[in-house]
Amino acid sequence: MAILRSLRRILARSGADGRAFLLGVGLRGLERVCEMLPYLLAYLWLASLPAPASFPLPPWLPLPAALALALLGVLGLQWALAFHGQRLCFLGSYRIIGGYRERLIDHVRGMPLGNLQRQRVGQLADSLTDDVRRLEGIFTHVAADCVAALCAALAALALLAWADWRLALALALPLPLAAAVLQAGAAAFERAGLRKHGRYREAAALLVEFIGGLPTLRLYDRTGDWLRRLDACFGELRRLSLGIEKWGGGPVMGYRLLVEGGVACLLAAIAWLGLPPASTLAPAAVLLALLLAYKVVGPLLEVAEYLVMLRYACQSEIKLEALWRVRPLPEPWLPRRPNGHGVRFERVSFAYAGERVLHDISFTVPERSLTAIVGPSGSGKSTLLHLLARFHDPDEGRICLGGVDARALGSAQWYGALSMVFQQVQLFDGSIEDNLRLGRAQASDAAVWAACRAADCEAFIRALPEGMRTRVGEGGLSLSGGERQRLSIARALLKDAPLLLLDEVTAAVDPASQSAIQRALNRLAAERTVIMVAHRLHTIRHADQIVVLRQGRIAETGTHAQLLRRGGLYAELWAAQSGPEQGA
Ligand SMILES: Nc1ncnc2c1ncn2[C@@H]1O[C@H](COP(=O)(O)OP(=O)(O)OP(=O)(O)O)[C@@H](O)[C@H]1O
Repeated sequence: MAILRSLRRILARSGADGRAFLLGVGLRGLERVCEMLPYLLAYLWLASLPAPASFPLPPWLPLPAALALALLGVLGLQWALAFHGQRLCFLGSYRIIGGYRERLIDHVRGMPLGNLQRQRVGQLADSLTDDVRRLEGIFTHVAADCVAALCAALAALALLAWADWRLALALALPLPLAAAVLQAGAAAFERAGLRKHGRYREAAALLVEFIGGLPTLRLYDRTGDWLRRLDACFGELRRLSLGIEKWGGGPVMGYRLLVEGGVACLLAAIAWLGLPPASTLAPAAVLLALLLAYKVVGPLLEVAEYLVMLRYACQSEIKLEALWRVRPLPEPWLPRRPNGHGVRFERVSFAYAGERVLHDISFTVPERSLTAIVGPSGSGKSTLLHLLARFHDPDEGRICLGGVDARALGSAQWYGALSMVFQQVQLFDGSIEDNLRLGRAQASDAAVWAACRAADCEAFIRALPEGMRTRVGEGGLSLSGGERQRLSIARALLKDAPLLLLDEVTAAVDPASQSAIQRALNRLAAERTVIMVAHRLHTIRHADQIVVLRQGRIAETGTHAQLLRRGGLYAELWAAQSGPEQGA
């Protein structure tokens, strides 16, 4: 059954010991079973009244005071079981969900960065918060309540069967059909629920993008279009929600009617078996049956409600399971050490979802040299850089640092050797200093300022009212594009890694910032192995090597002068950028 499968997976993923939780569930079940004890006592007492000799009652039971005491004892026992059961369920479930959440975040941390990039931030945040919270609900309440309710119903039925099996049979007659009806809607409910969740996540992500992009949308007067998109998305969500109610609510209604139909069967059986003159029913059994009918039907109706809740929660589990199934980057048992910091691509091929975008790429970047990757739009430049940053691993071939395959170095060593400055600068909502120290937390203040000077950002930081302590705002939004970019260069300088990846870092800033950034980059590039993607070819004229890509393949390699002499794709791109009069 899907629910049990989900529960088992959560337990296994959490790595926690589920025994406390299971014991808690057991105690909660016992507590509900104890609800039947007063009925048992009352039945024994009532049954003993007309013919005491025919019933082997304990001598103390007919005494009303002893009976009251026994009832008090039952209440006390119930209270103790409920208290400890609930406590263990809470403790156990927080352990399980705590472990699950911790491991999931760890897993997401180890996921290939390319996968993380593909997930919309809103969707991922929704999974890590709302979906996990729904799982928490299963363990803290729903699962234990569901099992306890089932125990209560079964105990009541067993007690009735002990008093008169024919009446128990009558009450239970429609139950198999009721269970089948409930189960029948489950698969359709699951499918409709997954569709709804998918749409919900899209709507959430769309909303996050809408809010984030509001300034641009307003500027271009496109908010109306987006509102219509959002409207359509939420309209679809409403439609799917109604579908869920149909698949969730319809079978549950049928189940309720059938379970309650058991009472009608019971009354019919009492009427039939109790017909004079050959009545075979004991009055105490009839009374017990009438009292217990509610104790069977009530909890079984509760069970249906809990099952619906469990199914909703399990859909969250299924979504999270998809996240779990993303394979993390493989880590070597014993990481090898690189022999220098030269880089080599050896017959590297890569595909996005089966669509190959890089074919058989091989080239060498000697240590402390600058290699530029150029080519027309869509030729695979960023993908190549992303493979270097291990956003993904190549499908074929290998990328080596200092003669060692990236996979054999392990991600800690690989990222330790790497600094990246991308066009999209990522700053966090902390102070400027916090953001710089991401590069090297232990750096001295003098080293931080030296990095800022080298990255041409000392002046603007000193001019800020709170200097280094100034908060940059979410995503660094309180700074200009050029300032953000220079901060990211200072961060890379502070890290002082031997291999540097640059992706079009001057593309999005004004000419004054461009020359400041270029100066900072030149300082950063000295003494390092640098691989950079460039659109504007005049920024890479002095590169030691230029690799030209066309449709995911290397079209040509060489220096600026060699490539111009060859008159191939690079010469065409250069001519297009320089204008006909400067082409050669
Ligand atoms: N995450 C992705 N999923 C699927 N396809 C992708 C993804 N990223 C890039 N592509 C495709 O891979 C090909 C190479 O893209 P890439 O961004 O590497 O080229 P590029 O040379 O950097 O382009 P540009 O100069 O326009 O930035 C393109 O066809 C692109 O559509």
